Amino acid sequence: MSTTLLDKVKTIKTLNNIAGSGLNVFKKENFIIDNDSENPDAIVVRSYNMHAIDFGDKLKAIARAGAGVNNIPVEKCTEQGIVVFNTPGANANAVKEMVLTSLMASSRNLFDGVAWAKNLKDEGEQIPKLVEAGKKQFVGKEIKGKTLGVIGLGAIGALVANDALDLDMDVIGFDPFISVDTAWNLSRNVQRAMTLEQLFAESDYITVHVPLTNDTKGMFNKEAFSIMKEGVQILNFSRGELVNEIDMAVALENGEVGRYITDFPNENVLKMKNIIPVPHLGASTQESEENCAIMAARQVKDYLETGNIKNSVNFPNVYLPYTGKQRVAAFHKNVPNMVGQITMAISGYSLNIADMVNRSRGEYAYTMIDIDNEVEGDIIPSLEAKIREIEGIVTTRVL
Ligand SMILES: NC(=O)c1ccc[n+]([C@@H]2O[C@H](COP(=O)([O-])OP(=O)(O)OC[C@H]3O[C@@H](n4cnc5c(N)ncnc54)[C@H](O)[C@@H]3O)[C@@H](O)[C@H]2O)c1
Ligand SMILES: O=C(O)[C@H](O)COP(=O)(O)O
Repeated sequence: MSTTLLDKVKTIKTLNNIAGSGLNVFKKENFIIDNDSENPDAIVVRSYNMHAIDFGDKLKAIARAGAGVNNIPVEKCTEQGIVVFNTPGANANAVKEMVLTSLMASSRNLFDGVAWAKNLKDEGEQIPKLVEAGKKQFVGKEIKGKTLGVIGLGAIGALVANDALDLDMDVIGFDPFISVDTAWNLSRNVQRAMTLEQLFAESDYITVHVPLTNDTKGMFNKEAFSIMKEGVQILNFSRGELVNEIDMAVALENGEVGRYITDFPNENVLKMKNIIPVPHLGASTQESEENCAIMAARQVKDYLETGNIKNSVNFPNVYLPYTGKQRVAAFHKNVPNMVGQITMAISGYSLNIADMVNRSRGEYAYTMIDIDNEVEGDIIPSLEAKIREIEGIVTTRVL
């Protein structure tokens, strides 16, 4: 077998604490984990903010061990031919459990009550009496029969909606882009809100499970609060920037919003009244961290070794069974005759094509071509260079 990129050891860098079971996916003979590397082949990351960092020229993939990719400059990655992966659903159960825990604990004033009880520690024998006298300040509300509005019915939102029904809540959901898979898994007892305004107006509790995008940024603002029921409780385990902080502070102050439970505390949030700040714990369970790390690592390993792409947020998902023969993988502009030009370059080396796949996503496309005959090692750099000369090619590899 000729010398190929497969023979070269790939460097993986992690930018957050990634579960060991995930890193074990990278077998020692083919990969090294080097967190000091300035030029890794791939990066595995959680919430680390990557917007300001420089990428080395070898970087081929970034895997977000988790859902939200707003910490990654996805557009820049696409322009540079770097695949960005995430791990859909891998931490959804952890977040669902945290949302329902917080919903019930908040509704029963549990956080305040527990903090108050802890403060009685120096009161000696008086404690039981003080407890009985003081408990009236923490009288809560049961969630049974109340309406929960769920915005975003993806991996997390659908789980929350279904389980809230089992807790005897009425559930109303809003998601104009709901996937077919999620729709199949969603209980038919979840009512469909036709507009966001309808959900705002009908809910006693609102939980949001959408990605942070230009469209969703600031969706909780003074117009939204003015439609909601007085004293509504809002849970935000998605991203802090979905909420306009100035408007939220006012709404909490004047009682329009009764409580704001958020996984994203910051300086402004912590100064607000009736706030329940959670230190970004939504996905922080051993199970979820392992699920995410293993899924992220497998996707990166598969891409580096075979060119196949699963769960990318910027490249098309592409699969061609890997036979171990030489494979050309090219990421290019989605314009006419790219495949024709790539195959022409390959045939210029008297190589025969065995199989191929081409998938597009918006302005870009990804092509993989398997070659029937063995390619001499010294031809590979020249073939890669020839393909790179084609106008519209962003990156190419011969695997
Ligand atoms: N707190 C945490 O630790 C934690 C953990 C995981 C995810 N998250 C956050 O939660 C978000 C959702 O995660 P997920 O795994 O459910 O993602 P997902 O992609 O499975 O679901 C997101 C859903 O939002 C819907 N959506 C998009 N824009 C919308 C809009 N404008 N209005 C209504 N619905 C809209 C989509 O159609 C999709 O169904 C992530 O993007 C991330 O920001 C936080
Ligand atoms: O988007 C996500 O998956 C969550 O916000 C989890 O973030 P974490 O991996 O930093 O806990």
